[in-house]
Amino acid sequence: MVVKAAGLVIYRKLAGKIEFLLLQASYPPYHWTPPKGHVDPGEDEWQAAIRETKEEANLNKEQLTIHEDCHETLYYEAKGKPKSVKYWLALLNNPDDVTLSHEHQNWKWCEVEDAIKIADYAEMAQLFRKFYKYLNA
Ligand SMILES: Nc1ncnc2c1ncn2[C@H]1C[C@H](O)[C@@H](COP(=O)(O)OP(=O)(O)OP(=O)(O)O)O1
Ligand SMILES: [Mg+2]
Repeated sequence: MVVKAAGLVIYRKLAGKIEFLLLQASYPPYHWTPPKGHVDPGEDEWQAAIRETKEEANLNKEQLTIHEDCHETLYYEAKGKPKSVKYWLALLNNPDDVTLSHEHQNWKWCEVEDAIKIADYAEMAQLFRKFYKYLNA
C-alpha cells in the first residue's frame, strides 16, 4: 500500500525574482521540503495539501493563488514504505511572514537553483525545474 501525501510548492515574487518556500524538518535527517503531509481518511490530496499548508506554514488558501493545472506526483520510499506526494504550485499573493509548526525548525525562500540544492532529492529537483519552467513559459 502506498502512503499518500500532498502539499503545495509555494513561491513568491520578490524584486522580480521567483523564490520557493522550503521548510526544514525538526527531526532527522532534517530534510527540507515544501509544506506537505499525509492524506487523512476521508480527505483527497487537494484537501490534504491545503490543510497541511495551513498547519505547517500558517498560510490559508485565501493568501494563495493555486495553479490547479500545474502539479506533479513524486514517488519514493519513506520509512520502508512506498510513498506518493502530490504537489501543486501556488503563488503566495503577498510575501507575508510564514510561521512554523513544531514539525519544522527553519524555513527559507530559495531561488530555483538554491531550492534544488537544499531539497537534495533528484525527483524534487525535476519538480522544481518543471514548475519554474511553467512560471517562465
Ligand atoms: N523527494 C524525496 N525523495 C526521496 N526521499 C525523500 C524525499 N523527500 C523526503 N525524503 C526522505 C526524507 C526522510 O528520510 C523520509 C521521509 O520524509 P518525508 O517524505 O518528508 O516525510 P515526513 O514523515 O518527514 O513528513 P510528512 O508527514 O510531511 O510527509 O524520506
Ligand atoms: Mg509534513
